[in-house]
Amino acid sequence: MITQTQTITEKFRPPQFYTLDQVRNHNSPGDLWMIIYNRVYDITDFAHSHPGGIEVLFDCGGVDATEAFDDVAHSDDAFNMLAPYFVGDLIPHEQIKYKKQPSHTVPSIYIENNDDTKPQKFVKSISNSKKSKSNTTSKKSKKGKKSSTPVEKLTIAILILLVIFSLILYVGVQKLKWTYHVHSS
Ligand code: HEM
Repeated sequence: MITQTQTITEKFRPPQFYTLDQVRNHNSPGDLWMIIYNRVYDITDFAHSHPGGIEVLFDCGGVDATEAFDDVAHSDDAFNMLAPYFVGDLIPHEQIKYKKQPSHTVPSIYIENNDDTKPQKFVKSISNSKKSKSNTTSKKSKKGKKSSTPVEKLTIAILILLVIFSLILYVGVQKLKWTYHVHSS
């Protein structure tokens, strides 16, 4: 898992490529890899907490699980969960040309874990996460400072005029009443 102490770096390390044969060797419960959209994931640590059960994952151990993954129409959350388990890409000449494009960003950058004995793991592209962060911020700020439409502005102006007019009318009537009262008494 990614810890707080790990730093995300924009420095790309040489990409790690695996062949289908290499991935195929990782097909046991204690060493479970799978390919999703030409990316290789070591999901050994995740398998036991998979909301869809562990069995379905064993069926895809060491193979391309893209179709199975897509068939379930996994949520965005499920795509996001893949990031920490990313270990590399399928070697280019063995990469599959999927008819369907991924519905979500797939992880593409390394996390520097300062420990060269462990495989470097990946998270979503830093540019993507920055972009999405700034997108969210700009969306939020846009939302916060949402300028009103001309119709809304007109409605507000009419309401204000109505309030002012009612006040003038009220004061006028009160004045008339007072004058009438003074004159009659
Ligand atoms: C390692 C990659 C995978 C991750 C991170 C993952 C994650 C998840 C998550 C988060 C859910 C809960 C529902 C959702 O948010 O979409 C889920 C449900 C499920 N997943 Fe996966 N999944 C993975 C791979 C697979 C694969 C390869 C299969 C193969 C069939 C599969 C089958 C299912 C099923 C059957 C459900 C239950 C759906 C339901 O009850 O509606 N998952 N998975």
